[in-house]
Amino acid sequence: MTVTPTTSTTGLEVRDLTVATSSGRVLLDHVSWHVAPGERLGVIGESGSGKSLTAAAILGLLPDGMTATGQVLLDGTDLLTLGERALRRVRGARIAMVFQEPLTALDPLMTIGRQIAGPLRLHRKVSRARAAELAADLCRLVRLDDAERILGSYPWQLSGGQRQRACLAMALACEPDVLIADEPTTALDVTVQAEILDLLDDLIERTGTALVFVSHDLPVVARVTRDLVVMRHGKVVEATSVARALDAPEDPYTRTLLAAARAVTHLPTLHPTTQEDR
Ligand SMILES: Nc1ncnc2c1ncn2[C@@H]1O[C@H](COP(=O)(O)OP(=O)(O)OP(=O)(O)O)[C@@H](O)[C@H]1O
Repeated sequence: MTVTPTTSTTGLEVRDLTVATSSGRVLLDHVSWHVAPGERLGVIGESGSGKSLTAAAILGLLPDGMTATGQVLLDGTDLLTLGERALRRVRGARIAMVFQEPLTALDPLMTIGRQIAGPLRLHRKVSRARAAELAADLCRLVRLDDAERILGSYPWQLSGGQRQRACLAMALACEPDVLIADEPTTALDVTVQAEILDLLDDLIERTGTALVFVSHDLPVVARVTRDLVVMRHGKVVEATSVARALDAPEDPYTRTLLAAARAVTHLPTLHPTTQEDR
């Protein structure tokens, strides 16, 4: 299959991104894709295919000893050429991320309120009082009711669904251009998964943030994105639409993913939001 190189300079474009270890082992091999402003892209592949490493390379967070070549263009600026200080201004402000396990993404010793206010204080330089007001607004945005209690709580005092909502609030605090969601629902039970996917879909629609949704799970990706790249062994093996991947997958590996998804048929169905998981 061929992946058409894109020449767009707006949004986030990964061009020939190659990551190698210090011993020369190539972990990402000329990965290319593009997500335009306000658009959504699913990045799918089995465990070890290079999805998380792609996200880490975009944010300049590769483990020590790994090197990245190629380009990571954010509105035309190559992030791979930026120094740590400039990258810190991009992370959280222009590209934000939510992870699989909210409990490890959150600081256990800090209240949710302080954690949501953190990026606003750091990047937007707003006062403590203004940050607290905005944190309460963000709670409402991610449908965390009872904002006062939630903001004063520590992560362990919330349910898994509430914690992931808090992570979404933190990620969206500075109105980023791009949100990278790396398996954001994998650690949640099926009902809560459906609620978070529904919320994510709504948030992306309302905020106009571009979304890169990383998952091993085709039915989950199908709920939130239309376009898809399929990764295997550090390479993009197919760039397609979700509809084509479901109807007529070209690459044999995409067909395998589809067959696996059909065999499990664990596409979550939407349920009304329950009180506990708000
Ligand atoms: N710190 C590291 N040192 C050496 N190799 C690594 C390191 N981190 C990841 N890798 C290797 O890079 C490859 C891609 O890993 P990556 O974590 O990106 O996969 P993934 O698709 O995100 O998998 P998963 O869905 O399990 O998170 C794998 O072969 C993995 O073993």
